[in-house]
Amino acid sequence: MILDKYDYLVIGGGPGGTPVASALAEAGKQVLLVEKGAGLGGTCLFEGCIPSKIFRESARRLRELQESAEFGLCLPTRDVHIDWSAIQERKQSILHLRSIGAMQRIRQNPSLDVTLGSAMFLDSTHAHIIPVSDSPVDIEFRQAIIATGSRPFRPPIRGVDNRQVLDSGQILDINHIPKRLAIIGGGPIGVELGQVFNTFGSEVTIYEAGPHILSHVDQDLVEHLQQQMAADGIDIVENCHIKCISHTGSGVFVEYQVDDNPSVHRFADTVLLVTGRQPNTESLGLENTAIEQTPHGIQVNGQLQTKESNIFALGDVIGQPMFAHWATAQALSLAKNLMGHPTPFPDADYNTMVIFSEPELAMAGLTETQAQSRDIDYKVARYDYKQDARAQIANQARGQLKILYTSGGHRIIGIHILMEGAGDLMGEAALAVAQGITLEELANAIHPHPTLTESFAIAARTALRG
Ligand SMILES: Cc1cc2nc3c(=O)[nH]c(=O)nc-3n(C[C@H](O)[C@H](O)[C@H](O)COP(=O)(O)OP(=O)(O)OC[C@H]3O[C@@H](n4cnc5c(N)ncnc54)[C@H](O)[C@@H]3O)c2cc1C
Ligand SMILES: NC(=O)c1ccc[n+]([C@@H]2O[C@H](COP(=O)([O-])OP(=O)(O)OC[C@H]3O[C@@H](n4cnc5c(N)ncnc54)[C@H](O)[C@@H]3O)[C@@H](O)[C@H]2O)c1
Repeated sequence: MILDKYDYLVIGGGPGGTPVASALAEAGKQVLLVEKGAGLGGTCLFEGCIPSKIFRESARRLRELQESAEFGLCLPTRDVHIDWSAIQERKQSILHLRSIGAMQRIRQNPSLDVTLGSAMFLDSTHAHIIPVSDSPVDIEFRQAIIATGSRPFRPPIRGVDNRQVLDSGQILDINHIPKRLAIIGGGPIGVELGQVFNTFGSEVTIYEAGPHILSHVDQDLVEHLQQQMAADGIDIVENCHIKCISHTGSGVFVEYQVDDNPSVHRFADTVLLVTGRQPNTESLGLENTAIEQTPHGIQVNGQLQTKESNIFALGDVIGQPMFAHWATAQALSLAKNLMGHPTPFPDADYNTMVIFSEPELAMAGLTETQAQSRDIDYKVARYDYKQDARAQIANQARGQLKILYTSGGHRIIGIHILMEGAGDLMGEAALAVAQGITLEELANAIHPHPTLTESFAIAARTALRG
């Protein structure tokens, strides 16, 4: 049952909204969490992080099977049959399990009401709630948090409404493996899903408008990754202007132009359009409040406060960076501050990310480009996983580590890794960057052998020896 009055209204039950609602309710506040979708988990659970990584896990295991002879394991055949519907069923069952688990955990809190439905502001302290399985009600709230996330952006390209053009959500539900997959956009989604479908047998082309794919990460490492992708047969077209997508009997032609060269038409049976995301702000009734927004998202100050001082916003709906862990970090800081415990809000300079490419590309802290733009005097400690024991054992002896540290003081400001397993090294990297650990401290910490974490200490010791 929905009450007339709440301390907090939280709109959106993704990695941003759910933790802030839980933390506020655990502190004894009366909270209403309204989620428009089928359950709690947001884009991350239903259309993002989790389903894409479930596909990636199958792709990774397929690669391992294909390499098994190198480990002395001779399978009867190299041709592994891919049961796509079984992969999809496995995905569905994990999503279902996680969604049920999230709902059960949250329902244990008596001061937190969860409603599946939508919410619309009537003014800065009242909202109209439309539950899916109940009559609409108007409520009063003291404070509100908007965490409604984002959805795929469709650029104005002629032909993008063609039914063979899928967005990231739609491709995760596809019922077959495309033969020829054209991916428009070389960001994290394009690279991750491009490699996954390439491993499953799709012929993949990535069309990127900018001069490089993955423009926000270390470009040295991206270059190594691109070599790997090219070796796997993925074609990457950079500096590319997509002119239109036109329908043919069995698929589409992607018409594009690179620089001033003549236009080229290439056939694909499926197009994946992944050119960024836009905030979910429609039908929130923002026009009934003083809240301001741009095409990139709701405007907030450093404390995540909108132009209405009692309404806050966080996660994808306020724009970049767009990561599940970032939305959660913002949510937990906001909850502490709202509870009267002043806590710093997440600082993008200490953020971490993992692109689940093959191999993984992960970073914590600043890139060289960022360090240079701030005139930071820095040096780079390097390590090549070609020499790494753990990597050799795993037949993964290719990859690089870069540690950025200040020339004076040796404080670590950025860690970048291209290596299968890099994602799991990011906890230590995040701590090193956030705590301003020095190269000497990293070198002196005892790292277990033979593990990939040794690379941190070896790189640090090598750099200190000069
Ligand atoms: C394919 C893909 C892969 C990704 N992989 C990763 C990854 O590996 N790691 C990572 O960190 N990030 C990843 N991301 C990004 C990550 O999913 C988002 O950054 C994260 O989900 C943002 O959390 P959020 O809570 O801000 O928004 P969301 O997760 O989008 O949640 C918002 C919720 O609000 C609900 N909502 C919207 N409007 C209303 C309304 N009017 N009323 C009520 N409810 C509403 C939505 O239904 C949704 O459940 C990926 C994204 C995609 C698309
Ligand atoms: N592993 C992860 O953490 C992960 C994985 C997937 C997505 N995400 C998040 O989801 C968000 C969305 O990802 P995304 O890959 O859609 O967006 P993105 O904005 O990161 O990348 C989009 C890419 O498409 C290119 N592009 C834009 N318009 C184009 C056009 N007309 N033709 C060709 N290329 C064009 C851009 O130059 C850019 O390189 C990201 O911000 C990311 O943070 C994170």
